[in-house]
Amino acid sequence: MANFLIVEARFYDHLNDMLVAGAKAALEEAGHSVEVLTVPGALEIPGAIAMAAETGRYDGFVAIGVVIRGETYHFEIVAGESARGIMALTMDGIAIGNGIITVENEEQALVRADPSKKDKGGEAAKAALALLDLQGRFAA
Ligand SMILES: Nc1c(NC[C@H](O)[C@H](O)[C@H](O)CO)[nH]c(=O)[nH]c1=O
Ligand SMILES: CC(=O)[C@@H](O)COP(=O)(O)O
Repeated sequence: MANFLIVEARFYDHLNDMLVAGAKAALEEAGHSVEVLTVPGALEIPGAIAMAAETGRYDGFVAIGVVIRGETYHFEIVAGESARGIMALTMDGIAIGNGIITVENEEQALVRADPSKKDKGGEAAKAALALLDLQGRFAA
């Protein structure tokens, strides 16, 4: 059994609830333990994962968040930089699935957050599981 940490940026409660539910279901179905940590926004997720990884307590991570385009360039920063930070950590060998949905509007977000529809939370959890599996295979 592996220990997973879901790091969620809780910007939209109803969307996060669905994304986290999908991620937890995938991880628990695979027989793993799951903890959830909440941070203010997607830009804080990479740093939180880096801190948590340093403890050595977790085998894998799932980043959960929702970024909905507003009126300014801030969407590009939040969406792009959170993804870049997560990618950098993954390239360092940390098993992370990115479940931060970056969308134009609430309608797109609902379809992607819903575990019975596109289940992006579950998809991100399965990506983290795949990377953890690779870690084991390459370490053997
Ligand atoms: N607009 C959204 C944000 N913005 C907040 C940033 O992520 C960050 O917390 C702030 O800039 C302080 O460092 N975050 C989201 O997760 N989703 C958004 O739509
Ligand atoms: C993704 C965002 O940063 C967005 O929620 C903020 O909206 P705005 O660009 O209108 O300030």
